[in-house]
Amino acid sequence: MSKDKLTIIPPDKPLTGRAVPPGSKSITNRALLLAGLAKGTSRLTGALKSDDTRYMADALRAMGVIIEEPDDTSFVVTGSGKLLPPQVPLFLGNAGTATRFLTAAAALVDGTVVVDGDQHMRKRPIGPLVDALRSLGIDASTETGCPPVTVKGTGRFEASRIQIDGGLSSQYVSALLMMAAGGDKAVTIELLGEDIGALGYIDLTTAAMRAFGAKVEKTSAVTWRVEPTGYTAADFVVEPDASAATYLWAAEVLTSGKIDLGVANGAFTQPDAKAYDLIAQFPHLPAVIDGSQMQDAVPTLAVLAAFNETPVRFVGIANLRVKECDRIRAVSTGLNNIRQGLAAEEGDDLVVQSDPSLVGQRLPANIDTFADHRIAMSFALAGLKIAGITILDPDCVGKTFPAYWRTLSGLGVTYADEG
Ligand SMILES: O=C(O)C1=C[C@@H](OP(=O)(O)O)[C@@H](O)[C@H](O)C1
Ligand SMILES: C=C(OP(=O)(O)O)C(=O)O
Repeated sequence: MSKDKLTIIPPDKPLTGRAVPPGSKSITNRALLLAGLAKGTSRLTGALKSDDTRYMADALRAMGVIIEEPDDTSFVVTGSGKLLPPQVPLFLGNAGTATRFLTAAAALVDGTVVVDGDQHMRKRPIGPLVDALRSLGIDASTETGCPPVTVKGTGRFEASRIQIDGGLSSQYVSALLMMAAGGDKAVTIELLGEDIGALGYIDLTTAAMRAFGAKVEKTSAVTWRVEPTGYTAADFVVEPDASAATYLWAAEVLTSGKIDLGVANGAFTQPDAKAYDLIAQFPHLPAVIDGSQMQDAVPTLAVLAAFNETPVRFVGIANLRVKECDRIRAVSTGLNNIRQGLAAEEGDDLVVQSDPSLVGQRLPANIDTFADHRIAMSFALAGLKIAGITILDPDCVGKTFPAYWRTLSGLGVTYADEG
């Protein structure tokens, strides 16, 4: 689309039609890595093609994996069973999954791997994961606690227990689990510290590992045991992205429309699918929503909450501050930009003051997306009901949902000021 900004014209009728979300980012990036670690050819279908998955695929290519893309939703991945040291640093943009997963996988490479990202990624913490690698005797370092990370591996590691604090990101745990199957002996991975948010992402990881031949078992509430099986090439179907689905579910309830996502809400295995039951309660959302198990859906729910009949407090969302941007700050800034007093940060809680009378008003506001796809996509929802909502840097949706604006137009949304 390549526009600086996009103003949404509120549709004068309910949004209707078919809009299938793209493949899951989380599952695509797990499957790409596991296929890349396997020996042989794997076929991934229903996959996401977006910035985040392109970074992962290109990084694997730089480490000797052959990846073909026969169509818009498939990857054919041929691995040798070993990742090779890349000639240059791996640049992973702001893709948290690619960055964290490849940092751990780099420990299986015989040679040096530098994992780097853009200016946003360089502010996202990775220290606990680097410390966990170091505790295994792997030469891993970061100067700032954030990327770039340098890993000088020997191609193998021997450990029977890895401890990791997943408080800041569950991706550290997923990264170590996926790496662990490439070790020399069975490994137990143990969670330290407070409960991690979105445990459902760990289930996605272990499911993907099993699909590629790994033997992994949850042995207690905080431990997993991974056998040293390595991975086997597989044909793998990626399910649609549940976080992407939240925008469509919210657009449906906000406009009293009927959107066919082509997938039943109960069919998703991703954590954000839990948001469906909340969205379905609109305009009677609960007074308190614990976002810890559906973190990426929080911006969607928060913008929806602005049109709810009663205020909503979001709790359990502290680590939204270390996502693509500080999402607690970005959402409250955007809502207050639409109408002062619409949102407040209370510690790490976000309180949204509902105001159903916003519907039908003209309240011109430039929404700063902070280069964060979820801020762009969730504030587009406000533009369905309020005239004058302009999304800055709308192309940032390319991180996970490049067809987002086209998908909304297919449902009847139009835009102005596409300058
Ligand atoms: O494992 C994953 O695929 C993800 C885990 C979550 O991140 P954190 O574990 O960093 O909270 C989520 O926000 C992210 O979009 C995807
Ligand atoms: C937090 C997100 O992404 P990641 O951590 O994978 O960059 C997201 O997609 O909302």
